[in-house]
Amino acid sequence: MSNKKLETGAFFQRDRQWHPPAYTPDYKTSVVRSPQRALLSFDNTLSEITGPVFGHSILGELDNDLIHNFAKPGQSAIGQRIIVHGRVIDERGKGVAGALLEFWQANAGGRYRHKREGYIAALDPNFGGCGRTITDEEGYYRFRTVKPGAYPWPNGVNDWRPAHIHFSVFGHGFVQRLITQMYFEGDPMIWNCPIVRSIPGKAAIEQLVAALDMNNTIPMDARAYKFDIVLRGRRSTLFENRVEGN
Ligand SMILES: O=C(O)c1ccc(O)c(O)c1
Repeated sequence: MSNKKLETGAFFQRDRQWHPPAYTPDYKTSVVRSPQRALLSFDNTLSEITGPVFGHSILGELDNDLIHNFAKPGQSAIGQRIIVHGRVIDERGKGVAGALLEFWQANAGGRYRHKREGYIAALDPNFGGCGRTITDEEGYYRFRTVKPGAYPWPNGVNDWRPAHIHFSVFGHGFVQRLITQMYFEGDPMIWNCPIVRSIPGKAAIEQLVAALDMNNTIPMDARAYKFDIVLRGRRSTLFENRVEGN
């Protein structure tokens, strides 16, 4: 990579007031998934702060193009064509280079390509719904896809998920891994969603809503949405310049 000085300090702990609690009964599956005992915090270990390291060599040519990466030659996925782009930064505003982003989503009708999917919306034979990319030297990423549809899910009697894209982000350490979801500006379904409502603060929810970005469209092809992702930063490493014997 670059000749920038590598930072080696431990990562900040997660802010538990900002992230949703594990136990949120209105999001029903959280009840059985959440820990039954008090949480313990451990310091980061060396392996957690030095790995994983990914190279661009793991990426296939169409990994960042969900419109084409499952489509038959000459065909493409059905739906509203969009670019999703943004920057992965840490809590101090520094770009995170070399972060692996994986994303998955339902098709334009709100259906996943998954064997346990139960929604009646049609499968799109040209849409798989998964992709990945790696951030550049300044932490920027970009991929293209179709806008996913909203879908109903068995939680309350008539709960619908807002249109969303799932993200997994591996930063510079395993402890920096973040799993999150991106929503779309202007979608009224966001504020009704029991999963979204498990997040304690409005500002934290708004950080998950990608803004329509008409400055980065591809004319006559795709609109753009901008979604920045904030990972935890490192505590700066302490260096002591001591002269022994003085
Ligand atoms: O955790 C779940 O149960 C669950 C259900 C529906 C979703 O769309 C989702 O992202 C998670």
